[in-house]
Amino acid sequence: MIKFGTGGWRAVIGDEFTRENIQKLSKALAVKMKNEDVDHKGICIGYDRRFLSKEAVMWACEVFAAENITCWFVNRSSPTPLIMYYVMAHELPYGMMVTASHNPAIYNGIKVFTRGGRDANEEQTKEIEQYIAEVEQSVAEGGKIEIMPYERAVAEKLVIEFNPLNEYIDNIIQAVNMDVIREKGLRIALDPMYGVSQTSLKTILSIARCEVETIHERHDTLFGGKLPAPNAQTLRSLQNYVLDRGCDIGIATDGDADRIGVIDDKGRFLHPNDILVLLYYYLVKYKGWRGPCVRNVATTHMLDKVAESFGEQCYEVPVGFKYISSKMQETNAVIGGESSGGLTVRGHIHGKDGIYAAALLIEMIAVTGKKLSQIAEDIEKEYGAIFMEERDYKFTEERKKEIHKTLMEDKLLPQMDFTIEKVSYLDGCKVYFNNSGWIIARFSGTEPLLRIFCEMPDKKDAARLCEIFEEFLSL
Ligand SMILES: O=P(O)(O)OC[C@H]1O[C@H](O)[C@H](O)[C@@H](O)[C@@H]1O
Repeated sequence: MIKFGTGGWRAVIGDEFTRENIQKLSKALAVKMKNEDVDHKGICIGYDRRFLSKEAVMWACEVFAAENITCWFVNRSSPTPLIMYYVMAHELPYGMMVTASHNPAIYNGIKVFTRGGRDANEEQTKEIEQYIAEVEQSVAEGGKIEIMPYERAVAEKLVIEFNPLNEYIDNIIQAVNMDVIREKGLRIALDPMYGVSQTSLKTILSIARCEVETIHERHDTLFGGKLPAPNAQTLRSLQNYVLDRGCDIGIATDGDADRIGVIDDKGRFLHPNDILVLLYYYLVKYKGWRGPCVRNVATTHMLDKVAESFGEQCYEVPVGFKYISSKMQETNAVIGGESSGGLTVRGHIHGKDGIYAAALLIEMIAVTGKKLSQIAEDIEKEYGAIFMEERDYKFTEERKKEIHKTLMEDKLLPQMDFTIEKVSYLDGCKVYFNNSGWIIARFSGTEPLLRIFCEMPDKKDAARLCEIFEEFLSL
């Protein structure tokens, strides 16, 4: 069964990620496009470096072509944000990206984008699921999904192979102050995590005359045996590299380059929360931008503090970038992002973009003339420190029901030593304390995990509160 989660459809290759399911999903989207009378505009499709990604696009193209829908096929493995950019810039009704983002190598998947290059929202993915159910029904009754063989589709110009990389890169270059970067001669270490960011990032940084050194760049569909997700554990080699080579910054991106991970000049892993705070602070303080910021329920409240100090507001939304981007549009926010590592900025695409975020961070180092570690220290001095503890738990289906009942239906909470200001059920169960700390327990929308995040002014309290929840929910 094809089900869309927080970040598109994800499935194990050979289990549910199969030619048959890709054809069903494509047929469903084709019918949806026809019913909405947008089929004549065509669809842009891209893919990452995972096993079967390119083949999956070709299988999808065969179905769209049989429905007389033109496929703009980006025929090089590409960053997800490039596809989102193309859908936005060329006012296409839909886009598709074959990727399982940062998930393990045995997974693949498909992200669907809608007008404006946005992640399909829940209403839209539910509709696609309904269309898929109808396709499945017709197949079960002996119906067939028509296809046009790939070569013929190309010959009939129903599949147009192209590569809009320059357009995407140029858009970033004109948004970033390349001249200031050019003067600084920065040394940058890149870790694309065997994924798709290296061509775009290397090109942008070389134009800005940075010295770029790359690790983990070969094509390895097993991602070196690690998760292509930038975090403190997976970026150890980048950390050593930055220190050994005396780099100004280490930049990593996840498998499809929409998320970013950063190592500072002292070899420290900067949490995505810190990156968001740094960039918001930089855009408002140094570039003079005005406006609020947007974060999800599981992202640092330091952003609220920074916003308040500038007389601005910070808006909170459920987890999922679609919520971030629509709130950003509604409030004309400067920046929006998530603790999972994705962000975008006003005027750029409506999805997260690790490549753009990297370029902006490098601009920040050049414009401020300060080391990355120093800017982070300045912020800590001004606003104080705050600590986040993150924990993930596996569960059985039975336990999931019980946990859901306790937290979301019976609305029970454990005994905690801090005064509770309010409790929210916007996404999972989030308790806000009146010392500006908080704790949230929510089921992931992308993995079979329960996530508990806690942020407190004292590191020990954050860990202790997680333990109290663990005990309470018998995790
Ligand atoms: O915590 P989860 O529901 O697994 O979501 C974690 C992240 O997954 C994907 O990358 C989504 O695009 C993000 O918007 C989300 O923050």
